[in-house]
Amino acid sequence: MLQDIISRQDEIVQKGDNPIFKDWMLSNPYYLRANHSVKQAAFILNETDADWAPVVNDDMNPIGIITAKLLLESILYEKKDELIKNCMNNEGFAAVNHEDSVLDIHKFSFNYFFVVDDHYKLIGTVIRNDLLNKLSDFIQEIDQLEHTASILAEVMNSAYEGVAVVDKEGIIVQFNESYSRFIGIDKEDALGCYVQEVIENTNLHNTVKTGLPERGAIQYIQGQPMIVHRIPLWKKDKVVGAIGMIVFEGVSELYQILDKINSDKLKIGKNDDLLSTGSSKDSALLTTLDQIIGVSDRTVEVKRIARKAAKTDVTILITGESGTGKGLYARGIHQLSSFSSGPFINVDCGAIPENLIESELFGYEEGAFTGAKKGGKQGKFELAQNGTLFLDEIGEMSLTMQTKLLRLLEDKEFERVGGTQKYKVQTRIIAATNRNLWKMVEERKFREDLFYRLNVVEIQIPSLRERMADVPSLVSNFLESMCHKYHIPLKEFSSEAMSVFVHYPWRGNVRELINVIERLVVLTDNDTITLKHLPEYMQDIVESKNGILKQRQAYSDNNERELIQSLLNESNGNKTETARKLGIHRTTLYQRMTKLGL
Ligand SMILES: Nc1ncnc2c1ncn2[C@@H]1O[C@H](COP(=O)(O)OP(=O)(O)OP(=O)(O)O)[C@@H](O)[C@H]1O
Repeated sequence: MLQDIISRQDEIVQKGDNPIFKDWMLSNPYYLRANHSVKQAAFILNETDADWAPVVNDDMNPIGIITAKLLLESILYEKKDELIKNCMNNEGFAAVNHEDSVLDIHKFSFNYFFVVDDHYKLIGTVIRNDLLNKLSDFIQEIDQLEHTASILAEVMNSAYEGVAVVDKEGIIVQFNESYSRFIGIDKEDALGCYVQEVIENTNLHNTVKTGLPERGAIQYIQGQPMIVHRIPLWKKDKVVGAIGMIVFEGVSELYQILDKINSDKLKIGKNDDLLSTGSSKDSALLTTLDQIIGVSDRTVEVKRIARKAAKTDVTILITGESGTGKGLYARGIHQLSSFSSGPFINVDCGAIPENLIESELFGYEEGAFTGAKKGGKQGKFELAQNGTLFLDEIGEMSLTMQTKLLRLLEDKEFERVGGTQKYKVQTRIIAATNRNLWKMVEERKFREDLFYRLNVVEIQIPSLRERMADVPSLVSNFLESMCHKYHIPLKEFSSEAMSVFVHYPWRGNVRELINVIERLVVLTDNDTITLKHLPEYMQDIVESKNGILKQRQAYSDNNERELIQSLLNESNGNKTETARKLGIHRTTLYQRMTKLGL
């Protein structure tokens, strides 16, 4: 084992995997003081079940070691009142600095290692056998990683697409055979070079600066247009590199694929008229979960749960702050479910006046009340038959209406207002709220039995603050779609502006982010959006000396009050307009205004 460590020490250190004592020690160890008596020491070892302990002086510096054997000898020779400092072993241990490499263990023949800080104070201990066991696991792990890395290198090399990976400085660290063949530069010559020196018209060096992914960009290499992806690689909240991929060698290859799709479509069109009816009617509005943008672990997990829930027909409750995408998830789930061939009907429970909601949901018969339409009217439940009914802002529903909804969910049937005919409910129900429904149950503002009925599966969408890794892909996507919408050439973000975006608190979540991007696209003349173009309240996020971005001032209630007030003034007190500009829902605006005393 030791031989193995000695022979591989340089190789392990080179990989940057240099374990230090601080990581592997037992911190806050039991210790004895030099002026403890043998009897006291025996008592302490017995109490702590230890068979040895380090001995320290008044400054916590290790000065010796006491073992159970030494104590036993002292007791046998009637020295139980002797001081420890007179019978300890002051040589049988090695004092090592907490930052020292454990790979240096072979330099010492001791069994006990006392770990000291920079002031030579004892902060931990570790024994040789434990160290050797951990080292053995560590070496096995490295071998495993090496094995995985060599498989990955193999996969990359056999990939048809050209793949290049750069580190955070834009230096090529991986480069596959396809790329090498295509640009005629040997892999060995490319590795270690700045990517701009090797790959013509590349933008990967900017991808690592801005953290903005680009999918399907066109890059000219040797006069030929290529379709490429450029994806930043994030670790924690820093870009550590980027991967570039040639997806199609030359646009002609893409045209061949497009031709194939078109001819396949034609064939289907001829053979299958069914496709042109029913479900395809709203194809432009179809939302699938794949269209929900986000690469963070949280988003991947939420999408996984949503996919799973979509496959069953249980009632789903989607919770999350305003603007997190609850509506989008509801549509995505509908598309994936067995109800997808039916309609998706959206009801904003907060927007319908209390006296109308019953007839809106259940419909009414002719003559049910004054002003009722001739022939009656279908309610949302009827309209949503065989499809999905999305009850948005369910927390805004009155207690009376909650009782009626509960009865419907329990009986699985309903009647129109003023009618007697029973209608069966064959609808998937998805409810959503940005309120804490459980708290409302406790405050008796929401029926507990209805809460359980709706909450068979809960999908909690985290706020954008809790999944900042999603920000760059959202920015890239909406930047492109806004530029497209306003018919202007594609703009880009400077790295400073992007950093502010990934550190800004986004109280209005994705909706706020989309609104800010739209305003920036419309109001910025330059091709690059930099720090100075961002709204002033966002510029409050500045870089501190140690390079960590922080808010100059907390996004205080005062700032928010001022912001809301000025937007209200701008829109002549129109709250719907103000909420839209803030990227928050109207009900959230009311809640914020009450809290801020506006
Ligand atoms: N992950 C995402 N990818 C793409 N677009 C998103 C994403 N999340 C939200 N959006 C967009 O953000 C906007 C707000 O989303 P949505 O209306 O679904 O939010 P919500 O949580 O239902 O808000 P509210 O509670 O205010 O009704 C929509 O334009 C939606 O398309």
